[in-house]
Amino acid sequence: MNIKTLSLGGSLVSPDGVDVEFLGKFNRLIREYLEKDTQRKVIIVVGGGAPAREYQQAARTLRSDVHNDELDWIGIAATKLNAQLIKTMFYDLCLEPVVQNPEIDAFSQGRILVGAGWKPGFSSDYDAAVLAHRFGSEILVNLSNISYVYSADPQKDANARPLKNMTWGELTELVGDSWTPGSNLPFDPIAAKFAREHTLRVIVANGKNIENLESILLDKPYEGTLIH
Ligand SMILES: Nc1ncnc2c1ncn2[C@@H]1O[C@H](COP(=O)(O)OP(=O)(O)O)[C@@H](O)[C@H]1O
Ligand SMILES: O=c1ccn([C@@H]2O[C@H](COP(=O)(O)OP(=O)(O)O)[C@@H](O)[C@H]2O)c(=O)[nH]1
Repeated sequence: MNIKTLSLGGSLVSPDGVDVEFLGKFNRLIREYLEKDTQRKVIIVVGGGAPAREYQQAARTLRSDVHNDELDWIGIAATKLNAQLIKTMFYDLCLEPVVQNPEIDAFSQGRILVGAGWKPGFSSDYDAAVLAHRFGSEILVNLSNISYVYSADPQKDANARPLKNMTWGELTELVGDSWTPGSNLPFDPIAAKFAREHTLRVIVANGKNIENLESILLDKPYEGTLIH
């Protein structure tokens, strides 16, 4: 069995309303990839996107003393909504319920397993890392709206340089080692710690580049950052 795990950033599913055009392309690509070889399976863990941030921000405005765990539960609710949409899109290939606890769920039926958020303290990247480790994915593909991890946030710093290859130590220097609900980072620091401990390799790439995503799935040369 060849299982690939994708952490599908909420920024791709719901950047500002659902991106139906992107999801249509993603749907076709994953179906074509699975049709070509019956040994292939895909795990897709879905993030919260704009609804997670919008509702977390509303909670912060409504209650200045709101606790981080409460904000995280709001974010988790958004990941569940997005994940249910992805499961519905892959209804014939995804036969298990949406995974809400990556430690206890099995992947015995169907070709696609869809996961959502689990519990406070990290992002869906962490849940994807747990599933990748549990089901023996060699590589976790982290799909977001950026083509690489950069030397700084490319949306804030015009001089940010793309980094094509980095160690977990270098990533931690860049993103820190603590968790803030709703943070916008190329890879979650808590997930990075898990990935490092379990010697996972992660590719950060832009999910919108469908041809590039196909290259990654087929183990061909790709545009993106390899973290090891
Ligand atoms: N060093 C960095 N390299 C790349 N992106 C970064 C960096 N630091 C912060 N970011 C921000 O992280 C964002 C991606 O995270 P996020 O919005 O949570 O995406 P997703 O919903 O796809 O998980 C990028 O759009 C970028 O603005
Ligand atoms: O297991 C999880 C997954 C998500 N979240 C919360 O849900 C938000 C949205 O999830 P994520 O960051 O994965 O979404 P994305 O960045 O992909 O939009 C996070 O910021 C957390 O606040 C959480 O607490 N635990």
